[in-house]
Amino acid sequence: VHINEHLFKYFPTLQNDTFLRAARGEETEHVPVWCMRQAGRYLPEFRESRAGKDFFDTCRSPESCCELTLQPLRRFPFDAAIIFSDILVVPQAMGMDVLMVAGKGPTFPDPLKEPEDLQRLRTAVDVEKELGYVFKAITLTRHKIEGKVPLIGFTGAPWTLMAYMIEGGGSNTYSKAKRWLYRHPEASHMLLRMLTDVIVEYLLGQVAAGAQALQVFDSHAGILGPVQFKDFSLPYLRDIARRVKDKLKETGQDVPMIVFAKDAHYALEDLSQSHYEVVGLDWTIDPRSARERTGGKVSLQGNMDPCALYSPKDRISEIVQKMVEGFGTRGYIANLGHGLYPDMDPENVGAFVEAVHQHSKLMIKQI
Ligand SMILES: Cc1c2[nH]c(c1CCC(=O)O)Cc1[nH]c(c(CCC(=O)O)c1C)Cc1[nH]c(c(CCC(=O)O)c1C)Cc1[nH]c(c(C)c1CCC(=O)O)C2
Repeated sequence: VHINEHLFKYFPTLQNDTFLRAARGEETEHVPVWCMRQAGRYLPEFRESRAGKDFFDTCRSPESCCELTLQPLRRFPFDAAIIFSDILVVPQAMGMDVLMVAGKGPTFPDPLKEPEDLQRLRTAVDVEKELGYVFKAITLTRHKIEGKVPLIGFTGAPWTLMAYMIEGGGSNTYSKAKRWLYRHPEASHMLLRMLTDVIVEYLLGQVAAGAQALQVFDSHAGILGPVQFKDFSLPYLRDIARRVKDKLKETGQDVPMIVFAKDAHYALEDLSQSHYEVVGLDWTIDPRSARERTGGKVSLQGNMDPCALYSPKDRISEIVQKMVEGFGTRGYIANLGHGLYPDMDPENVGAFVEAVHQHSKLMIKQI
């Protein structure tokens, strides 16, 4: 993957590597914290920047992505930034139309209906050509962040993207997509393989552009049971981590990878042995049992119920304290169990970040 050479070189020196050390299970002075959807509509400045513009046009503007990524960092002492983009840029790169409809969410006007529809997808995707705008956004943001914190790149997982491509948008049951798994297992595996190939190139391109960590979102893992997850999601998640790491090793690069399979508590043991350094957790898992079940093999990330941010600030602090005690301060990255919602109070997000830093500093001093 080629990128604009003079933009890539001479990135500012990283000043706060707490997040990267925690991802590798190393000692830190405090527990690092960031929030999924930290660049989002709960911030008035985000709503203002996004106003009147198409969502995917915004995604295609490196300057807009950079600005939206930096906004939460100006307000809160987050220990990491995540590039503003979307998981659905990958189906777009494969030739599908995706629109963001206000009040409805992502919409595919022409979803995949039957296995024949796979012929509509691009077979050899030129990732640089189709997704180069994301790489540009990452390189620009890595410069503009001035080394304050590491920049996380991300992708949707193959199953989650397949679910959107067949369902045509969000759904309660994902029964159209699951129908494929039961009725067209061969075609399902073919689609999942196609997605995996694009995702591997996409993640490698993000690292080449300047991403310092990578998160794979399997947001719809929970709709699969343990049997289907083992068959249709886990092998591809593993394949992605192995292929990305093998390639990065060739150039001596070490980029921590996070897997977030939402509601897939049944797969926790498997996920902790899938070549990812970090397993992200939703709020339905108890921190102590997550530690026991992953047996110190990985770092953990999560998992406060986002709705706990509706609590008064002193209550947020108590909830955070219990959570940090449950996970312990080593090999732990604090986060929410899913993204922030648009109606959340930025002040309470600040209280969350502060509580993580404050409680964890005290706990680490006592060790
Ligand atoms: C499932 C999924 C999507 N996109 C994403 C996921 C995986 C995470 C998860 O499980 O939530 C990933 C995503 N989407 C966005 C980010 C940016 C980085 C960050 O976390 O701050 C990330 C990491 C921006 C966004 N992506 C979207 C927004 C909100 C819409 C806007 O800005 O206009 C943002 C900030 C839109 C989006 N994009 C998607 C949905 C379901 C929606 C919400 C639609 C709605 O609520 O109307 C698909």
